[in-house]
Amino acid sequence: MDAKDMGSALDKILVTEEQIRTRTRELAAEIDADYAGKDLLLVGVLKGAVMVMADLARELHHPCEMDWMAVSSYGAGTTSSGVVRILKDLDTDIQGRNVLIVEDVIDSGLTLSWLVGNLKSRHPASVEICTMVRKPMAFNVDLDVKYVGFDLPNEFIVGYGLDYAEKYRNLPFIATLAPHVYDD
Ligand SMILES: O=P(O)(O)OC[C@H]1O[C@H](OP(=O)(O)OP(=O)(O)O)[C@H](O)[C@@H]1O
Ligand code: HPA
Repeated sequence: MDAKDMGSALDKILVTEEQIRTRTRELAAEIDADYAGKDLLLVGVLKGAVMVMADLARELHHPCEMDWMAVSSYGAGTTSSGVVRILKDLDTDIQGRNVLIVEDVIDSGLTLSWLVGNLKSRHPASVEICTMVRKPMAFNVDLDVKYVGFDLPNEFIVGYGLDYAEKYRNLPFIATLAPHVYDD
């Protein structure tokens, strides 16, 4: 899907497909170096992280395993409820493992704060975070994010896994939506 197919739904493209590809390679190189000689389990947070996980994992040279969690803190709208529920738990026992959480966006930081606490209670060797996008509110919570693709302003974004009411996830870039979309 490209910008033309979206008609007037999009406002601005904030991160292009090429920028995502380049940054993903850079992050993968950092992760390869940091985990050299170590076990690595990537934990993707469904659904948004599917694109990041697929592209990041293919850029890694380091052998890794992948598992998935689904948690929910957003309803159909654009604000976090702050109440996190596990919709699908890990299949893997993470005790003693080096866990790298893979996310599409950290916005309020509430989801990841909760998730890091939850995973740490399972006694992994380490828990780190890789997110393609971080927004400014994430600095208000005590969250150490080791790998960040892009720091973006506080605007609601779609594409590259990110949805509005389950749409726009398959855009290969990250964009804002035209204001009328929220009224439709
Ligand atoms: O930092 P926060 O404000 O907590 O927001 C971040 C969370 O919101 C998104 O998931 P969402 O609940 O929209 O589910 P989805 O991945 O299925 O779209 C995103 O994937 C993060 O998990
Ligand atoms: O900006 C966003 N877009 C889509 N999903 C989200 N979940 C948290 N922030 C966002």
